[in-house]
Amino acid sequence: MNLMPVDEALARILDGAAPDSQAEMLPLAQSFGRVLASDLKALRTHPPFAASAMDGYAVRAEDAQAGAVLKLQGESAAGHGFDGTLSAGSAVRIFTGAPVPAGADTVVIQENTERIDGGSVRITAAAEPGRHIRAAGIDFEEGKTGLEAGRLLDAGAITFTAAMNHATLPVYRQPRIAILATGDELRLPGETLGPGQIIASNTYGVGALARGAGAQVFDLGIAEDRMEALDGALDSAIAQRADVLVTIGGASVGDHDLVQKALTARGMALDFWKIAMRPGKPLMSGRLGNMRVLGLPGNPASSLVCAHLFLEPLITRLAGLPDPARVKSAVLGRDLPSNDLRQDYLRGDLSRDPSGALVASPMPRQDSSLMKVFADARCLIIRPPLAPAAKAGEACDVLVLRD
Ligand SMILES: Nc1nc2c(c(=O)[nH]1)N[C@H]1C(S)=C(S)[C@@H](COP(=O)(O)OP(=O)(O)OC[C@H]3O[C@@H](n4cnc5c(N)ncnc54)[C@H](O)[C@@H]3O)O[C@H]1N2
Ligand code: MOO
Repeated sequence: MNLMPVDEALARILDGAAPDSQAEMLPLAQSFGRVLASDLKALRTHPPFAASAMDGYAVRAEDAQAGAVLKLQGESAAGHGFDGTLSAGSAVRIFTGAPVPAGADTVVIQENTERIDGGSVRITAAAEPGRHIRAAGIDFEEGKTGLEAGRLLDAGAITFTAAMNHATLPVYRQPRIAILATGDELRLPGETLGPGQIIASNTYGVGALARGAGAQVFDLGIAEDRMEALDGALDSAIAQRADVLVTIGGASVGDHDLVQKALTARGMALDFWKIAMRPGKPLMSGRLGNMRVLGLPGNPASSLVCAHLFLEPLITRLAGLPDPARVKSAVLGRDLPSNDLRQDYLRGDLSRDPSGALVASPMPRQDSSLMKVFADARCLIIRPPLAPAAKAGEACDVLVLRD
């Protein structure tokens, strides 16, 4: 059978994926983790005045020679500037962030001064012009673009946005991801299990990954392996206006694997099904109206590997973020046999050798049902199709899960 290569499957899944052009306005305090939808111009200049960078004395540099005694003329504090003009032979007491008074062109830090009773100060070390003064506008200027569309609103960007005096800001709508677990054997965590039943664990990992990538997640619960149950769940996905419906399980060729059948009965245009990848062979992709559908295999490692490889980049694109560079170079910690036609993603441990190079050691057991192995893994070791046998120490590519 001719299976689709992983790269082609990814390109097809990402085809046309872009953020919704309709931005939403959000209060600044709620914007963390969101993505700016248009360029933001500064609504003010900062600093708005020449400001002192230190606590000390604002003086004229020509007066600030070591040993000079200057008369104290007043005080400039943050929020309460000195109104007058500094006179020759004088000093104004100044604090960090306060406006530098007119007439002053340098600040002597207080460690380089001695207070003299009667309202004077002695300079103990000379100060050159401009020292410890932040000129007006050195940070940013009113009317100039401060942040560009597509910027992730992290702590630095949010601080800057606030300083530019924006109380609300345009952000891209978060991608809406609906997750549906399928299978008669599945129960929710915390439930008492009957014979043959297991926990629907994959929803939680896939959901966490989707949230981490910037999505809003809707858990559609568990649908039994019946056409009516699956059909009802599709109604819920449509009602939630999901951008992407992620189904878990029922993707293979068994008699109870009905997900694709239920979707095509509702009009899904199948793009592809089955790829040259392990784990994750029965991955399915299609469109139901405007909704993208990503059918993940039920085995937990298959679900998670596919979510890392395909869902995460899809969400990143829909969220308006640049594609992350996720693959790193490492060396193998163990010998590996030659590979077959499927690109392999081996769960592996990560360490560093004495030279600091990353060492990726495949876990001894790679069955796609193993959740503890996945939780213990720190990376996925990528083995291209038909890779020849490899020795420990040879180079390999890894997708880092946790460092
Ligand atoms: N004759 C063939 N059989 C299988 C093939 C094949 O090519 N020919 N492919 C195998 C591969 S590879 C995979 S992967 C699985 C995928 O099967 P499904 O996507 O149909 O998944 P299920 O049969 O529904 O479940 C597989 C396994 O995973 C458990 N499961 C399902 N959903 C969840 C969930 N939400 N949380 C935790 N565990 C879940 C389920 O109980 C099964 O044990 O097919 C192979 N078979
Ligand atoms: O591809 Mo399956 O996902 O090998 O277990």
